[in-house]
Amino acid sequence: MSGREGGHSGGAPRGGGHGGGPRGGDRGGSGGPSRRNERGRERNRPQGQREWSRTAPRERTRRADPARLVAFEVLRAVSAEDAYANLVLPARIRHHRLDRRDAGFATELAYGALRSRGTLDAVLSRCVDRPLDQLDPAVLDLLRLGAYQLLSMRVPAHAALDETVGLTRAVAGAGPSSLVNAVLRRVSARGLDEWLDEVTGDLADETERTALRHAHPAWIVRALRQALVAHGRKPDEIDALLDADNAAPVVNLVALPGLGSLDDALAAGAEPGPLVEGSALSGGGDLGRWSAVREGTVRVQDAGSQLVARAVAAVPVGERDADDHHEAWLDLCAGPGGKAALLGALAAQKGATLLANEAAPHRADLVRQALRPVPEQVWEVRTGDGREAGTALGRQFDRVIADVPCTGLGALRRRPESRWRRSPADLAELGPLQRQLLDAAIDATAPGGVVGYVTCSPHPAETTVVVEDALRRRSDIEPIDAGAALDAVALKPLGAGQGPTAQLWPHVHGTDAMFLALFRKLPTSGGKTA
Ligand SMILES: C[S@@+](CC[C@H](N)C(=O)[O-])C[C@H]1O[C@@H](n2cnc3c(N)ncnc32)[C@H](O)[C@@H]1O
Repeated sequence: MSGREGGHSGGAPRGGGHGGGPRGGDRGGSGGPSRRNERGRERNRPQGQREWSRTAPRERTRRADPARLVAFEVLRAVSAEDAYANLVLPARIRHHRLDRRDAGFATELAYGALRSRGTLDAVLSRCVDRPLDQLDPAVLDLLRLGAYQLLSMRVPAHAALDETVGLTRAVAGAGPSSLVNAVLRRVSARGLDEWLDEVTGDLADETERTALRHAHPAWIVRALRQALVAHGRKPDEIDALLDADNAAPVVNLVALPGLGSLDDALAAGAEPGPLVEGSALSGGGDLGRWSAVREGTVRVQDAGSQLVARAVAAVPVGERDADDHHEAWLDLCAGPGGKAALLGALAAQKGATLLANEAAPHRADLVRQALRPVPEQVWEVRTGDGREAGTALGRQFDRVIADVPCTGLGALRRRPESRWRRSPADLAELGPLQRQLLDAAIDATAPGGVVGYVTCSPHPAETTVVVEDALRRRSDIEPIDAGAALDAVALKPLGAGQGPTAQLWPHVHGTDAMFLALFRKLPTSGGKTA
């Protein structure tokens, strides 16, 4: 948990109003020294100086602050229903009609508490007189929300405490509010740094200490450190990488080439994306205010995803016999359609066609939606198992992208809960599927054609090892320099290449940690020997 006052996780939303007054729920207030202080901005609060409500918990408000209620509902949906925070949060914000400032507070609180779960639980376990798994799960979520406000947000201690107790009374009843009050008082006795020293003090293992300090599971810290080394970087970059995982990602926009315009976004203050043509970095807010976003010709897409899709579309394919040859492209694992939309637009510009394949029917529907702005004669969506692509499609393609299911360890900053859901067992489970999909992608590629193997994970087991395996097993492919292919479509040199493969990083490139390997399919007769 790197959030400190002033750090990302601890940064208060500008102009926010979630400090509460001297009584929980009293946010409008009068008589405070300044509106800013009264409304919860408390910059550079010296450690140890706490202001407490004099009101007993059971006499305090039952009214839940809507922004904190939204954060609570998100944590409950994630814990109890395995929901994805990034899908639940916007719906809850709309349901409670939060304004922009409250939505910012709810987002920071929910995402921060989800990301920091391991560290918050380590602190809470020192403040609760029983194992945390014996608490009512809803009460545990309330404690996490309170502890996150106390330790990592610029919320005055009395407000964090009173508001969380008020929320507890509103959603869990008066009974648990005394427990929440007592536990959060214990939490508030120390600042984050002191707690981190306390909970890491008796850990002999340096990785375990790093894990608690940066709010990642230890196995992921080990895996990411190993990934840095495997991709030619230094192991001591791990702190910067973990910090980048804990930072709120900027919103990357892509204008579908030939279809979308970023003019509205740029006029509203978005900045041109530094890495890739036709992209912009937006401060967020309601993107639906722009017609291009509503129409789907401007989309939210990580710059790393844009780069790998553009690289697969641009790398030269072998000479084709007929002058009027129209390239056929295949997106083997297309759902929900981010890369398919970009590839479809690029295909339209190049006179190519795109078949977007997806195994899950509801995700295939999302691909159709994403491709809607692209002329319909350019694309087709198929629902089916990509592993059959070599035989079931009855034809071969000039370009195939296999953006395979993976652990997503490269996109942790977007999915705050996912680091606590994943386990090393996922790697073992995904490995065979990733290999089968890459094999099918190669089988479905015409001689001279290009295959792109993509993951949003830098883990060697899902990236370099899969690629080395394929090169060892198959005599009909040769590697293409993926770093050079990325540089060819980027606005500046990325330095992402390592051998023939390429790896982008959040702490270096500001993108998700996308991995790209490119292969050329060799003519069967002239193929290299195994
Ligand atoms: C990493 S996501 C692809 C992301 C997508 N390319 C994009 O840019 O939006 C992997 C996708 O593969 C799909 N999938 C899983 N198993 C599959 C299979 N056997 N064949 C085809 N697709 C599969 C998943 O449902 C998921 O939508």
